[in-house]
Amino acid sequence: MATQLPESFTQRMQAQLGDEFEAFQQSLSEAAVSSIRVNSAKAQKPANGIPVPWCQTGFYLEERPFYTLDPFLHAGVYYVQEASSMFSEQAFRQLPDEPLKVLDLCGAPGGKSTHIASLLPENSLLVSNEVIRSRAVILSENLKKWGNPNVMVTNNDPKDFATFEGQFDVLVVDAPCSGEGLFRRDENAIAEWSPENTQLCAQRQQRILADVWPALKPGGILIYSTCTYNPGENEENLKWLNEFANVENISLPMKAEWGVTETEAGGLSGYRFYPHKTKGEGFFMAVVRKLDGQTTRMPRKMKSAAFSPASRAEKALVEGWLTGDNLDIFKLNDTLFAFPSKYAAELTWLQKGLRIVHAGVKIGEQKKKEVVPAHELALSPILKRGTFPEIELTLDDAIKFLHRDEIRPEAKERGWHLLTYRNIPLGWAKNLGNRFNSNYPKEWRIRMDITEYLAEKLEEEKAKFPIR
Ligand SMILES: C[S@@+](CC[C@H](N)C(=O)[O-])C[C@H]1O[C@@H](n2cnc3c(N)ncnc32)[C@H](O)[C@@H]1O
Repeated sequence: MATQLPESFTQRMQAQLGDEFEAFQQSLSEAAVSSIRVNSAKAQKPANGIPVPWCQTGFYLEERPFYTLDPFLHAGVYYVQEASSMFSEQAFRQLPDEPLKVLDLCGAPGGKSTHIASLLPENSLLVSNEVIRSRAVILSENLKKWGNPNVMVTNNDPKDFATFEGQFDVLVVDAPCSGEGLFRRDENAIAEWSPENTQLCAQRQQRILADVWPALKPGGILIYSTCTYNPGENEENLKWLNEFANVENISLPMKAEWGVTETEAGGLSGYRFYPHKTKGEGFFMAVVRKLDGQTTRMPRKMKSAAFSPASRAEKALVEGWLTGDNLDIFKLNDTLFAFPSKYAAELTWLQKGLRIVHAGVKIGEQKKKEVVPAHELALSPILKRGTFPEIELTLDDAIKFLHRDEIRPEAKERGWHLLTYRNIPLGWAKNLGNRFNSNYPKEWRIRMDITEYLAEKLEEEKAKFPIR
């Protein structure tokens, strides 16, 4: 970090940290740590990763790989996530092992949501929301890559959830904040910082919490987090929450060697991550239980939804494509998608009040008597392997495919093939005999010029990929 820290930030941190300030300042001049979280439905641990102690699937990497050139990143095998923010796992580990309905309110780009999707007990539902439309699209892409069918992405303002009173067992608010914890990796965060802005952030966080609060069920859990050190956006907001609502503290088990700083405000515990004490960036988290409130009953009878259960004939078109119980097939226009049967009524209800970006896993698009398999099906563990012929690609061909260049792998059969790299699905291509047609989404393709990397240089990069 070369940029000068703002004077009033430095003064506040000196007052906040006392003797520790020098070590803190020193840590800001060190390089940020690289870390990933592995998708346990697709892979195990990385070759040289050092475990992140508070997250079973989190690993620090010794050097930062050229992620864009790693097919596994595009296949949702891992997510590049800052280590401190993986701490939300500790809150989920306190919850009973029973189905949960979770709302991740400030979801994009999807670090917490992909993590939650992996942590949820069976038969749970995750609604991942993002208010900014362009960011909701990125959130949806990352969750599609992660592959869980029990997830839906919405693009709504927090107050839009107030109608669904008492519907969620867990509410995650990873709030937009002044970003002081990002100063080490993002110089823009320093440029945009001002004391006035931290106050505006604190007010906005209170508004967000107040607007969405009715959606949390009495007895439900709020996980509140920011990536800032500023007490106004952290402990002061906990105090405000304690006055605004009837809540009870939930403290998390802690190990001294993690270096997490525990704080307290109005009887509520907070957990702070400072880079001079914990291996990661700045972060704050608190967990509380809501003690009272209302729950609206889901209407028994609802007018028909935009989607409908697939007919027997439509289901027959994708017979044998899916694995996993508890999923139903639905149809929206010409699209077939899989979604948990258990939450079909919720989906009908939620779509009446919310803008749904995607729900479940798209199976494919019906074209006359055929269904063209959807890209997200290739990336989801619900795809039954062996249904389609598979072609294992070399690293060069995998990268060309992800760049949407033409590839000509060997294939005996015509029709749709599942393309894999090291047995991990990357997408689909149709063998027409003299060429392959790819249906890799244009907007997801690798955009950089890859020519200089093909062959030798790519092999060199491969040595640094986290999962080999
Ligand atoms: C800290 S980021 C979330 C990061 C995300 N949870 C993750 O782990 O990848 C905060 C998000 O809140 C969104 N946001 C901004 N203003 C908001 C508002 N008024 N209400 C709700 N969300 C807002 C931002 O667009 C941003 O995506």
